[in-house]
Amino acid sequence: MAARVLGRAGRLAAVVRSSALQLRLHGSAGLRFGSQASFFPPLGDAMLPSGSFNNHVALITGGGTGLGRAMTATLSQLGAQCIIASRKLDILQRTAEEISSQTGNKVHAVQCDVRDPQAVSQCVDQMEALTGLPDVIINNAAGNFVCPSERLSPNAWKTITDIVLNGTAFVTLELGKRLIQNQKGASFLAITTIYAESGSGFVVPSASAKAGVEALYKSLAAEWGRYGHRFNIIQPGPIRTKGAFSRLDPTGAFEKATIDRIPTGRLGTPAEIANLAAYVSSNYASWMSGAVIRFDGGEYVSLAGEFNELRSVTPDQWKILEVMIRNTKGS
Ligand SMILES: CCCCC/C=C\C=C\C(=O)SCCNC(=O)CCNC(=O)[C@H](O)C(C)(C)COP(=O)(O)OP(=O)(O)OC[C@H]1O[C@@H](n2cnc3c(N)ncnc32)[C@H](O)[C@@H]1OP(=O)(O)O
Ligand SMILES: NC(=O)C1=CN([C@@H]2O[C@H](COP(=O)(O)OP(=O)(O)OC[C@H]3O[C@@H](n4cnc5c(N)ncnc54)[C@H](OP(=O)(O)O)[C@@H]3O)[C@@H](O)[C@H]2O)C=CC1
Repeated sequence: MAARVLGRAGRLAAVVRSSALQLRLHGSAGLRFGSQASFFPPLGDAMLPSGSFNNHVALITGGGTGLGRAMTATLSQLGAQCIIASRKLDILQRTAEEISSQTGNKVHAVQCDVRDPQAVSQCVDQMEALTGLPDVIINNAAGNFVCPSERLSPNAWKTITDIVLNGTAFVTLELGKRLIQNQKGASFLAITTIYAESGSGFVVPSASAKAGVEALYKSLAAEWGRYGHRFNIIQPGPIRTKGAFSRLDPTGAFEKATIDRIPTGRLGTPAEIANLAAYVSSNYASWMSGAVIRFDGGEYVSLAGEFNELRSVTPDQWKILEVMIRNTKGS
């Protein structure tokens, strides 16, 4: 009994410790917990041995904010020289300075709209001049908003699919070609979503484009292994970021319902996905290619199972149900 109480206190202390660490390095917003969350405390410190990315160069698109920022912080902490690229140079520069001053490793900010293949090519030119070609590429940039499909204009459709599918393809093809020419292998990682697999109403351009990204990465995993390239995919479940939640849960109503259906009782944290992305991009995962990793606290299976709502049936109600079912014997 005493051991159980001490175990629980230890887990809670770990939650508090790791939340404090995340606030320092990743600046994540306050976490909300459901009743089950104490079983699944998020850890905030880097999982891989220090120096795992020494002499590695990593490009992270959308690395100035949210999950991309967290991935950059972790890779930089582990020794990588990082390049972060997106449209807003001021935000990129601020993030680069903050992370670099904490880790002591250089983070470069490069402006790039991934929808424009010429801008992508110039970004890679800039990168080659700054650091040489990368060892790690994380295609994380995205655009999204909830909207009934009948309200979508052609340009709304084009905007999301251009950022997500074409942007990922332009970055991947530009770097892939140059790496092949230079006979240098690399790890490519794409960040998609759990609904890339199931589809989802109200985010149809995003669902379609993310499914396309998954097809692109699985295809290239098969085709470009011979050039030393690995291609993997992480499908995150909900992780609070300003970019995602302001566009997908503008009133905040969605969050509680989401937490209630996640078996681990909480949202994910940026530091957790950063650890997974670092592992997948590292040499520890050199045998991993073509993998699709769902990272969602169990939300996908919770949404999928026809009878999962029976979680709300009480033990007393089960006694009654069992009698009713047993009474069917012989009928
Ligand atoms: C809460 C649960 C969380 C679970 C999360 C699961 C998955 C998450 C996936 C994600 O991808 S989250 C990442 C979200 N982050 C971002 O979206 C950041 C970047 N986003 C943006 O910059 C903008 O939101 C935008 C619209 C994607 C692109 O900006 P910009 O290029 O400036 O486009 P415009 O503002 O010019 O708009 C283009 C086009 O789209 C129409 N439009 C814009 N917003 C809406 C809306 N809310 N509803 C309907 N239509 C919209 C806009 O009117 C333009 O079309 P026109 O025909 O009028 O030209
Ligand atoms: N947070 C979550 O719950 C989930 C997130 N995801 C995925 O995780 C990734 C990160 O999302 P998150 O951190 O939450 O959201 P953010 O909005 O913080 O990140 C999106 C990033 O994409 C960049 N971006 C957008 N458009 C372009 C463009 N045209 N060219 C270059 N960069 C662009 C933005 O920078 P800028 O504005 O400077 O261009 C921004 O840094 C995305 O792929 C998203 O789909 C998936 C499932 C769940």
